[in-house]
Amino acid sequence: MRNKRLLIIHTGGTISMSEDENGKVSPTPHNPLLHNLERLNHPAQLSQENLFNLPSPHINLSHWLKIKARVEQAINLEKFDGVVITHGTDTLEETAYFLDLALTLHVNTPVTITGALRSSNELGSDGLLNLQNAIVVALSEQSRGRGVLVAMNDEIHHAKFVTKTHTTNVATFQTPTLGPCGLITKSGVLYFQHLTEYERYPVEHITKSNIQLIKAYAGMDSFLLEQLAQYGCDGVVIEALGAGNLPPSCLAGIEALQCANIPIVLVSRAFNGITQNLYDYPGGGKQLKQQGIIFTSGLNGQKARIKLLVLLNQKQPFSTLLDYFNR
Ligand SMILES: NC(=O)C[C@H](N)C(=O)O
Repeated sequence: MRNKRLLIIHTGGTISMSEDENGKVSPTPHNPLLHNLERLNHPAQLSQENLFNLPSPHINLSHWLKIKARVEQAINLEKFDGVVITHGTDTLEETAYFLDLALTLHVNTPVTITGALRSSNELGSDGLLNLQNAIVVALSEQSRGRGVLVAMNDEIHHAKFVTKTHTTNVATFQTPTLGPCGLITKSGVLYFQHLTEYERYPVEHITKSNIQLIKAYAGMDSFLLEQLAQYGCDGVVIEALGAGNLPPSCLAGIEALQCANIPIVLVSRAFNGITQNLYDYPGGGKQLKQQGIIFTSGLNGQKARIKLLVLLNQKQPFSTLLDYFNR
């Protein structure tokens, strides 16, 4: 049997950076990862390329579309058996989830994404180990059909729920409420969770991309919401309080957005748990839901923003977004 062919697409981030003598970390003209692959232990035939060399706070929608196109070409046309993407960790979860929703793949070929918290020449650098993790996951037959997977620190997480939880700790990537969906062990991968549904909404062109993300706080007023209603945007995601409640002082802003036909998606600013329409008081979840605000189950704000982006840019627009946010 031939060895599996994997493509590694580098996009930048700390995993491709180096530290200087003053302790400052920055991108290097030559990606240090490119020359280190022989140190890894795997049975695959590897190809690699630098698509970008960007810190992940520089990554935006146009980069997501380029990564998506490259992955689709690699899998659908060049018939790679798996794709590994290296990426900065700050926005890794967003790139992962965009790809998870929007990739058009003809087969269930694994796509994994990884990064590092310590640059290539730092003591305890985690980049090579994480790359090895991502390769092992991409090579596993068990990874097929699970959507885009984040492999780091010997854990596997679904793109949908994983989030960066610590600024610098190597164990930063976690899946709140559920935990990882699998582990990477010395003898291979071990999965113990499946999503109930793997969603895919292929996107070709993005025309509606002005989707704003706002965090609620005690005493929040209507200022920002009214500004958005007045100037116009394609959608608003609000990180609400607790199980999905808002201060009554911002309800005029909600009404203004609804009068302007701007869809509003509600997530919780709480780290764990899901939003629920529990409370029946002004600004309480029950009343917000009755007013037509879309509640999500378990997505954080930045992920809900991506889901709204992808759903609003389908060829056939959905008459009701709500059904898709319940998945
Ligand atoms: N650890 C990292 O990769 C953080 C870096 N600022 C980035 O996202 O590019």
